[in-house]
Amino acid sequence: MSWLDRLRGGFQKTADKVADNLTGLTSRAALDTSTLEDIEEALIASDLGPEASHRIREAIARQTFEKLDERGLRSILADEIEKILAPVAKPLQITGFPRPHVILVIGVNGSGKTTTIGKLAKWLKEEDYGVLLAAGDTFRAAALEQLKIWGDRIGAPVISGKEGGDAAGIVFDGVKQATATGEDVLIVDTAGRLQNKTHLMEELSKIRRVLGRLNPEAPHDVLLVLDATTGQNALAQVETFRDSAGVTGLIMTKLDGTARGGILVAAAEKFGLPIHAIGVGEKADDLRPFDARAVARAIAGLPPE
Ligand SMILES: Nc1nc2c(ncn2[C@@H]2O[C@H](COP(=O)(O)OP(=O)(O)OP(=O)(O)O)[C@@H](O)[C@H]2O)c(=O)[nH]1
Repeated sequence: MSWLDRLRGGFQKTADKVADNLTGLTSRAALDTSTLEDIEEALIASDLGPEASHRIREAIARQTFEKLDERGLRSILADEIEKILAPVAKPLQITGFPRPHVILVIGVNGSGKTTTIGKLAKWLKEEDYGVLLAAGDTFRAAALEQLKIWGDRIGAPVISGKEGGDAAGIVFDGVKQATATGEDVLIVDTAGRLQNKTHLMEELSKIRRVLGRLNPEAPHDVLLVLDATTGQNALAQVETFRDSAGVTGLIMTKLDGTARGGILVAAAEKFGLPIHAIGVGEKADDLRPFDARAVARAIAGLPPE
Protein backbone atom coordinates (compact mmCIF):
# COMPACT_ATOMS: atom_id res chain seq x y z
CA MET A 1 0.00 0.00 0.00
CA SER A 2 1.33 3.46 -0.81
CA TRP A 3 1.85 6.05 1.90
CA LEU A 4 -1.12 8.07 0.61
CA ASP A 5 -3.39 5.02 0.83
CA ARG A 6 -2.17 4.26 4.35
CA LEU A 7 -2.66 7.88 5.27
CA ARG A 8 -6.21 7.85 4.00
CA GLY A 9 -6.87 4.52 5.74
CA GLY A 10 -5.39 5.96 8.95
CA PHE A 11 -7.72 8.94 8.88
CA GLN A 12 -10.79 6.92 7.91
CA LYS A 13 -12.35 6.91 11.38
CA THR A 14 -11.76 10.64 11.72
CA ALA A 15 -13.24 11.32 8.27
CA ASP A 16 -16.28 9.17 9.14
CA LYS A 17 -16.80 11.09 12.34
CA VAL A 18 -16.55 14.45 10.58
CA ALA A 19 -18.98 13.23 7.89
CA ASP A 20 -21.40 11.84 10.51
CA ASN A 21 -21.38 15.08 12.43
CA LEU A 22 -22.13 17.06 9.27
CA THR A 23 -24.84 14.70 8.05
CA GLY A 24 -28.04 16.43 7.07
CA LEU A 25 -26.62 19.92 7.27
CA THR A 26 -25.91 20.22 3.56
CA SER A 27 -29.44 19.31 2.51
CA ARG A 28 -30.99 22.29 4.27
CA ALA A 29 -32.69 24.87 2.10
CA ALA A 30 -30.45 27.78 2.97
CA LEU A 31 -27.05 28.43 4.39
CA ASP A 32 -28.49 30.55 7.17
CA THR A 33 -26.99 31.47 10.52
CA SER A 34 -28.51 28.48 12.23
CA THR A 35 -27.00 26.08 9.66
CA LEU A 36 -23.63 27.79 9.95
CA GLU A 37 -23.79 27.46 13.72
CA ASP A 38 -24.63 23.77 13.40
CA ILE A 39 -21.69 23.29 11.04
CA GLU A 40 -19.36 25.01 13.52
CA GLU A 41 -20.71 22.81 16.33
CA ALA A 42 -20.22 19.71 14.19
CA LEU A 43 -16.59 20.64 13.58
CA ILE A 44 -15.97 21.29 17.28
CA ALA A 45 -17.55 17.90 18.04
CA SER A 46 -15.05 16.46 15.53
CA ASP A 47 -12.16 17.75 17.71
CA LEU A 48 -11.03 20.47 15.29
CA GLY A 49 -11.08 22.98 18.15
CA PRO A 50 -13.08 26.21 18.52
CA GLU A 51 -10.65 28.50 16.68
CA ALA A 52 -10.27 26.33 13.59
CA SER A 53 -13.98 25.47 13.54
CA HIS A 54 -14.89 29.14 13.62
CA ARG A 55 -12.44 29.94 10.87
CA ILE A 56 -13.90 27.22 8.67
CA ARG A 57 -17.43 28.41 9.38
CA GLU A 58 -16.45 31.92 8.25
CA ALA A 59 -15.00 30.52 5.04
CA ILE A 60 -18.21 28.59 4.37
CA ALA A 61 -20.27 31.72 5.10
CA ARG A 62 -18.32 33.57 2.38
CA GLN A 63 -19.49 31.10 -0.25
CA THR A 64 -21.87 32.59 -2.77
CA PHE A 65 -24.09 29.61 -3.47
CA GLU A 66 -27.16 29.32 -1.30
CA LYS A 67 -27.13 25.62 -0.96
CA LEU A 68 -23.99 23.62 -0.41
CA ASP A 69 -23.93 20.03 -1.53
CA GLU A 70 -21.91 17.47 0.39
CA ARG A 71 -19.06 17.42 -2.08
CA GLY A 72 -18.83 21.22 -2.04
CA LEU A 73 -18.71 21.28 1.73
CA ARG A 74 -15.98 18.63 1.84
CA SER A 75 -13.94 20.53 -0.65
CA ILE A 76 -14.16 23.84 1.32
CA LEU A 77 -13.37 21.89 4.46
CA ALA A 78 -10.27 20.39 2.83
CA ASP A 79 -9.11 23.79 1.56
CA GLU A 80 -9.54 25.46 4.94
CA ILE A 81 -7.91 22.63 6.89
CA GLU A 82 -5.01 22.76 4.45
CA LYS A 83 -4.60 26.50 5.14
CA ILE A 84 -4.39 25.78 8.86
CA LEU A 85 -1.99 22.85 8.51
CA ALA A 86 0.32 24.20 5.79
CA PRO A 87 2.21 26.73 7.96
CA VAL A 88 3.10 24.08 10.55
CA ALA A 89 3.79 21.12 8.25
CA LYS A 90 7.57 21.30 8.39
CA PRO A 91 9.84 18.34 7.83
CA LEU A 92 12.65 17.89 10.32
CA GLN A 93 15.88 19.49 9.11
CA ILE A 94 19.18 17.89 10.09
CA THR A 95 21.30 21.01 10.19
CA GLY A 96 23.28 20.64 13.42
CA PHE A 97 26.96 21.25 12.95
CA PRO A 98 29.37 20.13 14.21
CA ARG A 99 27.68 16.76 14.19
CA PRO A 100 25.83 15.16 15.83
CA HIS A 101 22.51 16.90 15.40
CA VAL A 102 20.82 16.15 18.73
CA ILE A 103 17.10 15.39 18.94
CA LEU A 104 15.49 15.08 22.39
CA VAL A 105 12.23 13.16 22.29
CA ILE A 106 9.84 13.86 25.14
CA GLY A 107 6.27 12.97 26.02
CA VAL A 108 4.23 11.10 28.60
CA ASN A 109 4.56 7.33 28.95
CA GLY A 110 2.63 5.44 26.34
CA SER A 111 2.36 8.37 23.92
CA GLY A 112 4.35 6.39 21.39
CA LYS A 113 7.78 7.92 22.07
CA THR A 114 9.95 4.85 21.65
CA THR A 115 8.06 3.61 18.60
CA THR A 116 8.35 7.08 17.08
CA ILE A 117 12.09 7.14 17.72
CA GLY A 118 12.42 3.79 15.95
CA LYS A 119 10.43 5.00 12.97
CA LEU A 120 12.22 8.34 12.84
CA ALA A 121 15.61 6.63 12.96
CA LYS A 122 14.63 4.32 10.11
CA TRP A 123 13.48 7.18 7.99
CA LEU A 124 16.68 9.20 8.67
CA LYS A 125 18.80 6.17 7.83
CA GLU A 126 16.95 5.85 4.55
CA GLU A 127 17.96 9.46 3.91
CA ASP A 128 21.58 8.34 4.48
CA TYR A 129 22.09 9.85 7.90
CA GLY A 130 24.03 7.85 10.47
CA VAL A 131 21.89 7.56 13.60
CA LEU A 132 22.76 6.73 17.23
CA LEU A 133 19.97 6.14 19.76
CA ALA A 134 20.42 7.05 23.44
CA ALA A 135 18.29 5.33 26.09
CA GLY A 136 17.65 8.32 28.34
CA ASP A 137 14.58 6.72 29.96
CA THR A 138 16.53 4.99 32.69
CA PHE A 139 13.51 4.48 34.92
CA ARG A 140 11.97 1.60 33.07
CA ALA A 141 14.02 -1.39 32.01
CA ALA A 142 11.30 -2.15 29.46
CA ALA A 143 11.91 1.19 27.75
CA LEU A 144 15.56 0.28 27.19
CA GLU A 145 14.62 -3.18 25.91
CA GLN A 146 12.13 -1.67 23.50
CA LEU A 147 14.68 0.82 22.18
CA LYS A 148 17.22 -1.98 21.69
CA ILE A 149 14.66 -4.00 19.72
CA TRP A 150 14.11 -1.00 17.45
CA GLY A 151 17.88 -0.44 17.17
CA ASP A 152 18.38 -4.07 16.06
CA ARG A 153 15.45 -3.90 13.67
CA ILE A 154 16.67 -0.84 11.82
CA GLY A 155 20.41 -1.30 12.30
CA ALA A 156 21.10 1.68 14.57
CA PRO A 157 23.44 1.43 17.59
CA VAL A 158 21.95 2.14 21.03
CA ILE A 159 23.86 3.68 23.92
CA SER A 160 22.53 3.00 27.40
CA GLY A 161 23.50 3.05 31.06
CA LYS A 162 22.33 1.34 34.23
CA GLU A 163 18.67 1.20 35.18
CA GLY A 164 17.94 4.19 37.41
CA GLY A 165 21.19 5.81 36.23
CA ASP A 166 21.83 9.36 35.17
CA ALA A 167 20.13 10.22 31.87
CA ALA A 168 22.33 13.28 31.33
CA GLY A 169 25.42 11.06 31.60
CA ILE A 170 24.10 8.78 28.85
CA VAL A 171 23.40 11.76 26.64
CA PHE A 172 26.94 13.05 27.26
CA ASP A 173 28.38 9.66 26.31
CA GLY A 174 26.04 9.62 23.31
CA VAL A 175 27.47 12.87 21.92
CA LYS A 176 31.02 11.63 22.53
CA GLN A 177 30.32 8.33 20.81
CA ALA A 178 28.52 9.93 17.85
CA THR A 179 31.42 12.35 17.41
CA ALA A 180 33.95 9.50 17.54
CA THR A 181 32.07 7.23 15.15
CA GLY A 182 30.85 10.02 12.86
CA GLU A 183 27.10 9.53 13.35
CA ASP A 184 25.08 12.49 12.07
CA VAL A 185 22.13 12.33 14.44
CA LEU A 186 21.74 11.44 18.11
CA ILE A 187 18.14 10.69 19.09
CA VAL A 188 17.53 10.68 22.84
CA ASP A 189 14.63 8.82 24.45
CA THR A 190 13.58 10.40 27.76
CA ALA A 191 11.45 9.41 30.74
CA GLY A 192 7.84 10.49 30.63
CA ARG A 193 6.53 10.55 34.16
CA LEU A 194 4.25 13.53 34.25
CA GLN A 195 3.10 12.59 37.76
CA ASN A 196 6.54 13.58 38.95
CA LYS A 197 6.74 16.69 36.87
CA THR A 198 9.30 18.65 38.87
CA HIS A 199 11.78 15.81 38.78
CA LEU A 200 11.15 15.25 35.10
CA MET A 201 11.72 18.89 34.25
CA GLU A 202 14.88 18.94 36.38
CA GLU A 203 16.15 15.93 34.51
CA LEU A 204 15.43 17.58 31.15
CA SER A 205 17.19 20.77 32.31
CA LYS A 206 20.21 18.74 33.35
CA ILE A 207 20.31 17.02 29.95
CA ARG A 208 20.17 20.45 28.31
CA ARG A 209 22.97 21.81 30.51
CA VAL A 210 25.22 18.87 29.75
CA LEU A 211 24.48 19.10 26.04
CA GLY A 212 25.01 22.86 26.04
CA ARG A 213 28.51 22.39 27.40
CA LEU A 214 29.40 20.14 24.48
CA ASN A 215 27.68 22.25 21.86
CA PRO A 216 25.81 25.48 22.71
CA GLU A 217 23.29 24.78 19.95
CA ALA A 218 22.29 21.35 21.23
CA PRO A 219 19.67 20.05 21.55
CA HIS A 220 18.77 21.12 18.02
CA ASP A 221 15.25 19.76 18.33
CA VAL A 222 13.02 18.99 21.29
CA LEU A 223 10.18 16.92 19.91
CA LEU A 224 7.03 16.33 21.89
CA VAL A 225 5.25 13.10 20.97
CA LEU A 226 1.48 13.27 21.34
CA ASP A 227 -1.04 10.44 21.28
CA ALA A 228 -3.95 11.60 19.11
CA THR A 229 -6.34 9.15 20.79
CA THR A 230 -6.17 11.24 23.97
CA GLY A 231 -7.92 14.15 22.21
CA GLN A 232 -8.06 17.32 24.28
CA ASN A 233 -5.57 15.86 26.73
CA ALA A 234 -2.93 15.99 23.99
CA LEU A 235 -3.47 19.76 23.78
CA ALA A 236 -3.06 20.09 27.55
CA GLN A 237 0.25 18.22 27.26
CA VAL A 238 1.56 20.75 24.74
CA GLU A 239 0.81 23.50 27.25
CA THR A 240 2.54 21.61 30.04
CA PHE A 241 5.69 20.83 28.10
CA ARG A 242 5.95 23.77 25.73
CA ASP A 243 7.55 26.30 28.00
CA SER A 244 9.10 24.17 30.70
CA ALA A 245 10.80 21.79 28.28
CA GLY A 246 11.38 24.20 25.37
CA VAL A 247 9.47 22.12 22.83
CA THR A 248 10.50 23.01 19.27
CA GLY A 249 8.14 20.72 17.37
CA LEU A 250 5.43 18.09 17.60
CA ILE A 251 4.91 14.58 16.31
CA MET A 252 1.40 13.18 16.55
CA THR A 253 1.00 9.41 16.70
CA LYS A 254 -1.78 6.83 16.62
CA LEU A 255 -3.84 8.83 14.17
CA ASP A 256 -4.90 5.50 12.69
CA GLY A 257 -6.54 4.16 15.83
CA THR A 258 -8.87 7.05 16.47
CA ALA A 259 -11.79 9.12 15.28
CA ARG A 260 -10.15 12.06 17.04
CA GLY A 261 -7.64 12.96 14.30
CA GLY A 262 -9.26 16.41 14.12
CA ILE A 263 -7.07 17.20 17.13
CA LEU A 264 -4.19 17.65 14.68
CA VAL A 265 -6.00 20.66 13.22
CA ALA A 266 -6.78 22.02 16.70
CA ALA A 267 -3.10 21.70 17.70
CA ALA A 268 -1.91 23.40 14.51
CA GLU A 269 -4.27 26.34 14.98
CA LYS A 270 -3.76 26.72 18.72
CA PHE A 271 0.01 26.47 19.04
CA GLY A 272 1.54 27.16 15.63
CA LEU A 273 4.42 24.84 16.58
CA PRO A 274 5.94 22.90 13.68
CA ILE A 275 4.39 19.47 13.27
CA HIS A 276 7.22 17.43 11.84
CA ALA A 277 5.57 14.09 11.28
CA ILE A 278 2.54 11.97 11.96
CA GLY A 279 2.23 8.29 12.87
CA VAL A 280 -0.51 6.22 11.31
CA GLY A 281 0.47 2.74 12.49
CA GLU A 282 2.88 0.67 14.55
CA LYS A 283 5.21 -0.40 11.76
CA ALA A 284 8.57 1.10 10.90
CA ASP A 285 7.23 2.77 7.75
CA ASP A 286 4.18 4.30 9.40
CA LEU A 287 5.75 7.66 10.20
CA ARG A 288 6.25 10.32 7.55
CA PRO A 289 6.56 14.10 7.30
CA PHE A 290 3.08 15.25 6.74
CA ASP A 291 1.74 16.76 3.63
CA ALA A 292 -0.85 19.38 4.63
CA ARG A 293 -2.94 18.91 1.52
CA ALA A 294 -3.04 15.13 1.65
CA VAL A 295 -3.97 15.14 5.35
CA ALA A 296 -6.59 17.86 4.88
CA ARG A 297 -8.22 15.86 2.09
CA ALA A 298 -8.11 12.68 4.20
CA ILE A 299 -9.84 14.41 7.15
CA ALA A 300 -12.45 15.88 4.83
CA GLY A 301 -13.06 12.41 3.36
CA LEU A 302 -11.89 13.26 -0.16
CA PRO A 303 -9.87 10.75 -2.19
CA PRO A 304 -6.10 11.26 -2.68
CA GLU A 305 -5.26 13.40 -5.72
N1 LIG B 1 -1.86 2.29 16.07
C1 LIG B 1 -0.73 2.91 16.39
N2 LIG B 1 -0.05 2.53 17.47
C2 LIG B 1 1.09 3.17 17.78
C3 LIG B 1 1.59 4.26 17.01
N3 LIG B 1 2.72 4.72 17.61
C4 LIG B 1 2.92 3.93 18.70
N4 LIG B 1 1.95 3.00 18.81
C5 LIG B 1 1.78 1.98 19.86
O1 LIG B 1 1.54 2.62 21.10
C6 LIG B 1 2.07 1.85 22.17
C7 LIG B 1 2.95 2.73 23.05
O2 LIG B 1 4.06 3.13 22.30
P1 LIG B 1 5.50 3.30 22.93
O3 LIG B 1 6.40 3.68 21.83
O4 LIG B 1 5.85 2.18 23.80
O5 LIG B 1 5.23 4.56 23.84
P2 LIG B 1 6.21 5.30 24.82
O6 LIG B 1 5.75 6.72 24.85
O7 LIG B 1 7.63 5.04 24.51
O8 LIG B 1 5.79 4.64 26.14
P3 LIG B 1 6.70 4.09 27.28
O9 LIG B 1 7.64 3.13 26.60
O10 LIG B 1 5.67 3.47 28.15
O11 LIG B 1 7.35 5.31 27.83
C8 LIG B 1 2.80 0.69 21.52
O12 LIG B 1 1.96 -0.44 21.56
C9 LIG B 1 3.01 1.15 20.08
O13 LIG B 1 3.07 0.08 19.18
C10 LIG B 1 0.83 4.67 15.86
O14 LIG B 1 1.13 5.63 15.12
N5 LIG B 1 -0.32 3.95 15.60
